[in-house]
Amino acid sequence: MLDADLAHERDYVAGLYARLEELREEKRRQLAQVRRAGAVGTMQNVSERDAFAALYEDRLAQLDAVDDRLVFGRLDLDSGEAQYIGRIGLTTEDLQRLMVDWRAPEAGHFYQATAFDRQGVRRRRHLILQGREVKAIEDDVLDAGMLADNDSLQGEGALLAALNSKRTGRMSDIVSTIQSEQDRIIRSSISGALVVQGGPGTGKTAVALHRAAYLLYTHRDRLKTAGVLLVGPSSSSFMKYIERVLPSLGETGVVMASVGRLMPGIHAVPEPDADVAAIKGRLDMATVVANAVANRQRIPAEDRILEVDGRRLVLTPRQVRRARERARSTGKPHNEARVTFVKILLRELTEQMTELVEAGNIGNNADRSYLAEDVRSARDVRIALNLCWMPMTPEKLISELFSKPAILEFCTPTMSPAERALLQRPADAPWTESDVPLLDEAAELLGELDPAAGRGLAQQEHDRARDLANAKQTLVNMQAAGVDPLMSAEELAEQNQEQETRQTAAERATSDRTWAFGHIVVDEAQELSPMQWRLLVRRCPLKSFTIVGDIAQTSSVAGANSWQGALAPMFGDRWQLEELTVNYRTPSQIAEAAVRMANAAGLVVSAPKAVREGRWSPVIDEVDPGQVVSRLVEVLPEELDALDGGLLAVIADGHFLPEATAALRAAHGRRVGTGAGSYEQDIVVISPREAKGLEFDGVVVLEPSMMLNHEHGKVGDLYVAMTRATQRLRLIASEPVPAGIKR
Ligand SMILES: Nc1ncnc2c1ncn2[C@@H]1O[C@H](COP(=O)(O)OP(=O)(O)OP(=O)(O)O)[C@@H](O)[C@H]1O
Repeated sequence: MLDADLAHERDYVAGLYARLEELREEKRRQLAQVRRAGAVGTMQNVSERDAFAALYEDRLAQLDAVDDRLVFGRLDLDSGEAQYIGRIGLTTEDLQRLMVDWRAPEAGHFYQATAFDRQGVRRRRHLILQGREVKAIEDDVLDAGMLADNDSLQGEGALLAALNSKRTGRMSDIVSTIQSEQDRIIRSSISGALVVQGGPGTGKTAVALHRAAYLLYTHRDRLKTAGVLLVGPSSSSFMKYIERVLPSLGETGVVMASVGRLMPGIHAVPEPDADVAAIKGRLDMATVVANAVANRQRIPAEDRILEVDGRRLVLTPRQVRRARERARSTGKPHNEARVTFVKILLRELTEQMTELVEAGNIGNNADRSYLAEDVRSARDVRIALNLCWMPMTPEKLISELFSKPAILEFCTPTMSPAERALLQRPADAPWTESDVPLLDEAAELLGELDPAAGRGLAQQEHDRARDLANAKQTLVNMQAAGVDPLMSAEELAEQNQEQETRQTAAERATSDRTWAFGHIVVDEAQELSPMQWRLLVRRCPLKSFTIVGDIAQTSSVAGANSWQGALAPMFGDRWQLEELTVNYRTPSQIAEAAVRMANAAGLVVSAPKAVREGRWSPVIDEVDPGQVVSRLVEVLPEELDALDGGLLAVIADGHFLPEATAALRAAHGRRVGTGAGSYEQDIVVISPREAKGLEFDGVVVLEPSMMLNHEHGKVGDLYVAMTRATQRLRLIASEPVPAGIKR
């Protein structure tokens, strides 16, 4: 590397930061100006000021988020042009391009060009920055004849440096070292369902997050109004682990939710019983919920006498049956069809009432319209109609389904008594993750409790038009107040709408069950049950999905054994499979031991090629029964030493978690955390289930055979635990070490 080249790049990069600083300054100035101007004036002025302030604050936050390693690449093209690639696009004030956004089509060459397919690129240069400073540059010369072998791994030095760096407990972006097989997936078409299968550490999560950012950039028009939903596994550790990646790519508009949070207002806990989860995840639960709804549309066994103002009306089973048929034929959900049901019967009862009144007052033609109100408000009538067609909330329907044995039996004619016994529970039991799709199914079949409360499309359109008009008026007002907003009326209207929609997408994801997202990214998708898939497809009727996962890592009993099996009910054969084949996380010695173990236990795994060899082979401690935790405490200093400040996870079955946590806390105090821990904690004690998707510099697995035992988990649990390590793996066993781990 030439010093002159490095000096040149440092100069250029300093220029990029100077421009970033200028843009920030501009936003700060606009923000200050808006705040000053808004201090006086009407209520409307004040809320306009707030809208502007929020807009500028948001932009400022975006510019701040891309500060670290703003630029990472340069392409020298056949045309002689040098193109810098970074987290966002930057131009000079007079619109000369300084840096291309990594998601722009022309930046694709940075990730895809090879010596065999140069795509007009003569040289690809990686700029390795620490903070704002260029520490090194690394070149791939792609000119024919200058590079003999096919560099399927690009920027190897930069990649290895990234892979060997210490873990922080939070995932970071891979934007500077995306590999070509990953890039192809990130940039593939938005339409349809794309399944990304890959073994542990192949970058599935990383690819899913970068794809969300790419789609938002490329299809901003479509996605800014509809939004993108990112669904992750239930553990909060995982969401915490990935939460910084998208902001560092300049995206704040993605709604992130775990599967337990997909029903507004419900904060579900994990399902404690795997057998219950398996039943509730089955597709036939949709019929069970439909039966529960139908069960609320009842026909009385015999005539009912209803007293209204001292007169006796008769409600017959035949009348109710006919009204029910007509209400059902509207095709509306239960609560909405109830309006038709009630209307028909009230009319018939009112006719009866009128006849009775008239029979007693022959020849008297007085106005009888008050009778309809008398019938409607009569206590007997209200009770009778409710008994026949009870208005329902999803919560009440599902809660009664599982807490009232008679209802459960009626709704589950094909289930065995043992299955029913598993489903039964008290009415006040907390909602679990496997209830969420059932509640959603119920909400779909029940509809709005108060049909008038639903905001129709027409109303939403009206609101949007009104907001646009307001945005224009805002600009006029700002100018009149002496503030120069530095943007045109059109831009402002557009920006305000964008701001509004972004918030709305996020807000509505938690408050409106019927919100239809433009795209859904699902991580750890192998864990989803058929009922959870059903819910997700309802959230994106266009079926535009990115689905990432590893079938071999399934630990939920309700989860999938094959992509075909999991997806066929919802997507038919309209999905496309891509595979990631290189393991970027786990050193080869550890990855190979994990694969040998899985194969010996009869688990078919996709065994990706490990990109690097580690310093250590797995260390195995065989101890006497009862000595597992004491050995852990004993060897921990050695592990911490080897990792030299890195992050260490102790992965153990639930049985060992409390004991291991207590023993480690006694020795290492507040350095010991549970779950994903916090930034100050470099030792975490965690179950294999929670560890899914996460990674650590070092991993100690306690009693591996226990994770193989089906009572405690599937083979996948031990496979997941062993493949979390980026540097070092140790296993402490008092029972026989599962076959395959030792060579
Ligand atoms: N192109 C890349 N450049 C740098 N690091 C990468 C690249 N691809 C993946 N990685 C790193 O490899 C590790 C594993 O990635 P990730 O967690 O996305 O894998 P995964 O396939 O989701 O794994 P698992 O299924 O085991 O949870 C992460 O630290 C990620 O940053």
